[in-house]
Amino acid sequence: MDYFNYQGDTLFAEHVALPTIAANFGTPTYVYSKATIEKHYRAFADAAAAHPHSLVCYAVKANSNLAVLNVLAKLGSGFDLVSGGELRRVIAAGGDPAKVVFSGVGKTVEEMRFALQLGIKCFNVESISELHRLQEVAKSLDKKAPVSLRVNPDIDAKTHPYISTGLKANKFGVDILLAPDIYRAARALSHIELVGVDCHIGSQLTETQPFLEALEKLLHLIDALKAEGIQLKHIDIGGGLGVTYDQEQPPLPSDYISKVVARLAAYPELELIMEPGRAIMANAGILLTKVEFLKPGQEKHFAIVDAAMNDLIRPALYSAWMNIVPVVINKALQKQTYDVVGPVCETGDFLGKDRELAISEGDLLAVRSAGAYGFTMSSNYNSRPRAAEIMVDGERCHVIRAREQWQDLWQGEQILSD
Ligand SMILES: Cc1ncc(COP(=O)(O)O)c(C=O)c1O
Ligand SMILES: N[C@@H](CCCC[NH3+])C(=O)O
Repeated sequence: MDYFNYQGDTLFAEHVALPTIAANFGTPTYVYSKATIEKHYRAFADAAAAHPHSLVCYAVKANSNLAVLNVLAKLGSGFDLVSGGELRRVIAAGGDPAKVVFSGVGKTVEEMRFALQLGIKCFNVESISELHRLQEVAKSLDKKAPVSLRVNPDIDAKTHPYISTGLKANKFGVDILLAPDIYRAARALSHIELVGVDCHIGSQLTETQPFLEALEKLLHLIDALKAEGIQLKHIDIGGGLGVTYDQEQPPLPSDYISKVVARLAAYPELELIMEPGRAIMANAGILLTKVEFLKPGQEKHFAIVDAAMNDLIRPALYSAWMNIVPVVINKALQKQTYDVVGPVCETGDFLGKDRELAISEGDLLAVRSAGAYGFTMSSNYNSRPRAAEIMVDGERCHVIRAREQWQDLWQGEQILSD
């Protein structure tokens, strides 16, 4: 599934030994495998190619580094984004605005204007107020805004409550039962062009069933609209496919997408859009960190490492379990149970709890599956410069984001003049 493998006792990213990366670029460092990114993208694109028209719109929020976006753009990927900042990143990385779908519940006038001027593929509209704002902005520019309504199909994605998005209680999309009325109202708006429907029911889903239930509801809506003369051009099934962090066994992208394609056989005219983020990037990256201290205790032993919750917040935020492995296996050492923690002054600053590891001070650890929602969710909390990012391509290492310098920490700040 990915190109992070042990050769002998040492963990490699493609053909590069991780200790070499630590020696040359320091720690903590995110390391990505280009071949893994490409493989995961192709898994979606190839399965979807069985349908007459399809487009993978990679969810930029998962990992928005320009090099990552550029690798995907070169493969023909489109992009799902949620802010003007992400849109500017996509453009800076060579992405095609005509393959951009713009999601998010709070699009500003400036974001709408910028996206309209660039000529994006579609606005995934999430409320009636947003629809009216978009109409006004499009009118002021004398353009027609391509619109898909993000519907909330009220489906339990059976995932962590913080990353479930398709239930009535979630802020995303519009109630699917209200959708026909909204489409009818939108049809009357002079500067709106109705092109599609979309949904995204949650993230880290490990079963296909909720996706297929959502698909049925969307198709039902498409049929009902067609009967009224509202003919949509695309169906966007969102992202959300899970990955293996621990024991999860999510369906392969090819299994999931081929089921969708089979169901869409009766709709050859509909373009199929997908918005995977995690399934492309999570296992294409690791967080490389060094053990600073081992601190034995009465109740717990701690391995204090140089990466922290500011670098990788998923364990602190969602109690997410991330696999932590030694970069060099030392068979001469005894395993001990450690909480792997960072230097940040928060009790919640941990990367993993109760991990059996045979390690010494100075050893390197790799937090696996950290390529998605890792760096993008990082911060400078405790005035810690953010980590470097490296992309490995075969035997070559590219610094795709330099480690932040001390001065970066207070960039833009100003002491009061007397
Ligand atoms: C609208 C939308 N599309 C796509 C994604 C990507 O989700 P995932 O990374 O789970 O594939 C998200 C994030 O959950 C999202 O909010
Ligand atoms: N940030 C989350 C996923 C949220 C997806 C955004 N809708 C994670 O790390 O798992």
